[in-house]
Amino acid sequence: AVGIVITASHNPVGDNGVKIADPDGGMMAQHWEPFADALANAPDPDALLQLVLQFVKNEGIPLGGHHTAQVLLGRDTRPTGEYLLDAALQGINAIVGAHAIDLGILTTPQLHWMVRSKNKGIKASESDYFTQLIDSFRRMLELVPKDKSGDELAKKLIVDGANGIGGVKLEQIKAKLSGIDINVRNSGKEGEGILNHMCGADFVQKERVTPHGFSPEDVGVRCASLDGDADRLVYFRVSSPSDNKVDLVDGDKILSLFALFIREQLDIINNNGSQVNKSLSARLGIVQTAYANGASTQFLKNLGLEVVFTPTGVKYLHKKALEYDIGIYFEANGHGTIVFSEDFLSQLESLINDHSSEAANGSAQYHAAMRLMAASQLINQAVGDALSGSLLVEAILQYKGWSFQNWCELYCDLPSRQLKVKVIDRSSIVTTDAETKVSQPSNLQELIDKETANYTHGRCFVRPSGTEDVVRVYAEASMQVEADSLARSVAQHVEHLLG
Ligand SMILES: CC(=O)N[C@H]1[C@@H](OP(=O)(O)O)O[C@H](CO)[C@@H](O)[C@@H]1O
Ligand SMILES: [Mg+2]
Repeated sequence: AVGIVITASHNPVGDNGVKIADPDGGMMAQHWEPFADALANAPDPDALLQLVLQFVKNEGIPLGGHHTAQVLLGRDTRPTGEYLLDAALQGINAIVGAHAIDLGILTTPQLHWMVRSKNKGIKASESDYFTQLIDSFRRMLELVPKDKSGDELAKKLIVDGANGIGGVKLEQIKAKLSGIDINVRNSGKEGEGILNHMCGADFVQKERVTPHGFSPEDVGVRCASLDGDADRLVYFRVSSPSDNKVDLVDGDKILSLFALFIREQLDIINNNGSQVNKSLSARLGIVQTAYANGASTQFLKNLGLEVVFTPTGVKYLHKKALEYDIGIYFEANGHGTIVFSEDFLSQLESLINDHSSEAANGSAQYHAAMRLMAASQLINQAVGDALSGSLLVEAILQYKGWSFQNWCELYCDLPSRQLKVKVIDRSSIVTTDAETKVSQPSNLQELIDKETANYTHGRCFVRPSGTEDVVRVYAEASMQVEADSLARSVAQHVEHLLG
C-alpha cells in the first residue's frame, strides 16, 4: 500500500495539493520527484500517458496482472478536497491492478501511520490509531513518579487547531485522554474561522503573536498550535494581558525536551545498579537544519549529544534520523518526530521481559525501559504528527513535574531574523555543507563571512527556497537589532549580485 493525502498543509484555504506516502509510511522517494514535476507540467493527456509509460518502464513497475497496488486516500478539510479526492480516485482506478481506498477526512500523519501499519501487517484503521495514542499516553502517565503529580494548571492545555483537521480529530478523542484537560479553539467547527487564517502553527511561529480566539484571560496557560493538516506543532503562552505577544516554544525546544527525556531514560537503564545487570547500547542522534536556533544546538551539544545537520525539508531529516538506534529530528517550525530502530526495540523488549519477575519490576531500570517503550508507541514514527507529538510533550512535562516556564528556561533563544529576496533565478545560488555555505556565485560566501564577522554570536546563511520563488536569508546574533541588520546587509548583497 501507498498513500495520498489531498492537502496544502499550512497554506491558505484556497490552495490545495498532494502529499504522497511511500510503503514505509515515509515521504515519497526523492528520485521520484522529477517525475512528479514532469507529470504536473504535462502539456496534454497524451504527453501525460507517455510520461507514465516511460516511467513505469524505467522503474520496472509491473502493471496489471496479479500485482495489485493499494492506494489509501485521505484529505484535509479544504472545500476543494472532495472534488480533488474524487479525481484522484478516478485516476488510480484507471490503472489496471491499482485499487483506491477512500478513507475520508484525515490528518496527514494519520494517513502516513495507516500506510506504515498496513504494510507491517498490523491493525491500521483510524480507530486503531486512536487506541494506540490513548493507550500509550495512559501508560506514560502511569509511569509518572507519584511525587511529580502537578496541579490543575499543569494538566490544562489549550490547543489552536488552525480551523483544520487536527482540531476535529482532537475533539473526537479528548474525552478518552485521562490525566489531561484539553480545550480546543479554532477547532474547525462551522463559523469558528478560516483555515490557517490568523491561526495555526505557521502563523504563531512566524508572527509570534496570539492566534485568533485567544485572549488576555489565557495568560499563563500552556497552549499548543497545530497547522492545517496537523503535521506541525509549536507551543506558546500568552505573555501578558496588555499585548498580543507570545512566549514561543518552537520545534527546537520540543526536540530538546524529547532529547532530555530519552537520554535520561537511557542513563537510568545503563547506570542504575540493576539487579538484572543488563545494559542497553543505543546510538542516539539528534538531527537539525541550519534554521535551528544556535542556542538549541549549543544546549544539545553541551549535554554531550551527537548533533548532525541536513538540508531543509523533513525528507532529509527523517532519512538521517533512521541511521541511529534512536533518531530525533525537528525543524524549527515544528515538524519532527522520533524514530526507533527495530533492533533497539527488540533489545528493549527483552530487557523488559528480564525484569518481569516481582522483585525486578518495581526497579527504576524497569520503569525507564517501560517509558521508552510507551514513548515509541505514542510517537508517530512514520512522520511528524502534531497530535501524538503534543501528547508526548504533555506526558514528559508531567513526568518531570515541569511547568511551561521550566521548559522555556532550558535555554534562551538567540535573536534571529528571516528575510526573503526576490531574484531573477534563485537556482543560481548553490549551497554546500547542509546549506550553511554558498558555493555559487563564487564571491557571495566571502561577503557573508565579512558581514557576519562584525557581530557577536553572528551566524548567517542564504539558500534558495524549495517551496517559494525566493532566496531565504537567515541571520542570528546576540541582539535583535544586530540579527536584523546582519540579515538586511546580506540580503542587499544577494539582491546586488542576483537581483
Ligand atoms: C525556513 C522554512 O521554514 N522552510 C520550510 C519550507 O521550505 P523552503 O525550502 O524553505 O521553502 O517549507 C518546507 C515544507 O513545508 C519546510 O520543510 C521548511 O522547513
Ligand atoms: Mg503541515
